[in-house]
Amino acid sequence: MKEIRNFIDGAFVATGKTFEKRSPVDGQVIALVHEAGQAEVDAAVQAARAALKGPWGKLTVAERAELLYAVADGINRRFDEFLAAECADTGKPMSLARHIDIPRGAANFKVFADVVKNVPTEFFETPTPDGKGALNYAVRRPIGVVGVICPWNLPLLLMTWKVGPALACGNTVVVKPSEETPQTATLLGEVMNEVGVPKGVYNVVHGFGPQSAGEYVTTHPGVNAITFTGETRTGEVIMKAAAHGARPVSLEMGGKNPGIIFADCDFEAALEGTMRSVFANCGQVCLGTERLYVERPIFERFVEALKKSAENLKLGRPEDPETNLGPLISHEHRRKVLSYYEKAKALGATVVTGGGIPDMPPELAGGSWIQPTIWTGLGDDSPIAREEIFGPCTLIQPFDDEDEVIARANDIDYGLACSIWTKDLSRAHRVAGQIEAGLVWVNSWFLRDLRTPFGGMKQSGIGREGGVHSLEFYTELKNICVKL
Ligand SMILES: NC(=O)C1=CN([C@@H]2O[C@H](COP(=O)(O)OP(=O)(O)OC[C@H]3O[C@@H](n4cnc5c(N)ncnc54)[C@H](O)[C@@H]3O)[C@@H](O)[C@H]2O)C=CC1
Ligand SMILES: O=C(O)/C=C/C=C(\O)C(=O)O
Repeated sequence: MKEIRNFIDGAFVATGKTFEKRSPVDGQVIALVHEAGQAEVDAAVQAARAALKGPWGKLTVAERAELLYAVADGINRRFDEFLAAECADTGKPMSLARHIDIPRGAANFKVFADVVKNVPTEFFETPTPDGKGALNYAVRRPIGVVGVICPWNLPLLLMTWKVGPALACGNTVVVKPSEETPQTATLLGEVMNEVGVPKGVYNVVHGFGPQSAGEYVTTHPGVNAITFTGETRTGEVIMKAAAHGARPVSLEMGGKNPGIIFADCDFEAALEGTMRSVFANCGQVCLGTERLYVERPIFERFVEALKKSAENLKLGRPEDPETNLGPLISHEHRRKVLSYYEKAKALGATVVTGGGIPDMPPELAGGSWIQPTIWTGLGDDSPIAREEIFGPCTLIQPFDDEDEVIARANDIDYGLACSIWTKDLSRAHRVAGQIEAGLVWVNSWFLRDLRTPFGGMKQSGIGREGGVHSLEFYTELKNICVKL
């Protein structure tokens, strides 16, 4: 049986306690994961603190950037191993991970290496009473040891999205991957060693949240800042933990994102984009569209077309090139998603397609498979329209008027993402400007430029990461004033 160890101070560390990692595809145990206790988290934080003062802390920006380029190349060199590990942990189709998860995992290091090399800081000349003046300039310094708490849906991508900029800025990290997806973060430890990243710069501790590695990292006084992606309620707990020592947090949390489809849209493009935004990664994308508003003249046609496309999705093993829908991450998560499927029926939804567990061949019957599901017939007040489900499902409702749909899209506690589909560019700008979300796409979805700000409003998040915005979180900006 494969064993997944912690990565602390450049070494792979076993502990006396392991937990099982099961495949979402067939339910079989695929690895035993060594759970970090307080002692291992202490060791990881200590290693990260020591590394700040070691060779890592003495590198120039250009030298650090070179090392991060080497990390990206190291991931690409072992692309197939990362791909296999990510798909084994998540069950996601290899066709998806090959194009999104692994390339982005590598790109996150290159992009932020470039950002730190190229971003200037401020300079001001200040007049003084003696007429000689003063010069003010700002410098960025690392914030220290960053605790990185990660989810399971895009494990390598979302972890490196934080580790890339954190290291580019000269910090060191203690990463706590999701208990569901321990493999790629660990494999990255091997790459760090291979390319010569000094020991202690990148540390990984495995385990759960409360009374386990997650809590030990976020409550550790040696951790200077915490960055988190995951569920909103977990983010609240982490924010409380960070209050001790007044430590900064960056929180990327849940969403209940609307898609708005106007009758004048490019129908086929809107259909294709919506298929991805609802069903990609089996709906386990925080940017996904779980609420669809379709303008009444094309409502029936769009529902019918989405149903047809959803029914053509091919569930299957990750390595099958035909597969475009994997299982949910776990049986526990499937229980949550199914509870919404049951709730929708009980509330009187029209189940356009899906609504349950698919028949799978016997060898896959132990996996956490679920049917792609579309509902109509429920209103904005229903829990199906208000609560994040995080599954391959969406509620479609008609609308009649622009102001009405803006108000309905905004009437929610979340504010992460929105997609607007229309050929009328004036309307696109007008609506985009009024939507309460950190990310608005027009005639697209998940079109990501890593230099742009990423994050949510309301209960979807605090802070923005991406491009120079990541520098705001991962550095301390210091002003130096020189009297002439
Ligand atoms: N916005 C996003 O990107 C994501 C949102 N989710 C949402 O979260 C739901 C549940 O997924 P989970 O992975 O269970 O999310 P979660 O928020 O429970 O877990 C995310 C990470 O936080 C850790 N964690 C949990 N409790 C903690 C605590 N008290 N202190 C420190 N660390 C803690 C977990 O071990 C994991 O590494 C999903 O159903 C979905 O609604 C999940 C993944 C990504
Ligand atoms: O950074 C990205 O491009 C992707 C972000 C996706 C999420 O945060 C998510 O699905 O959880």
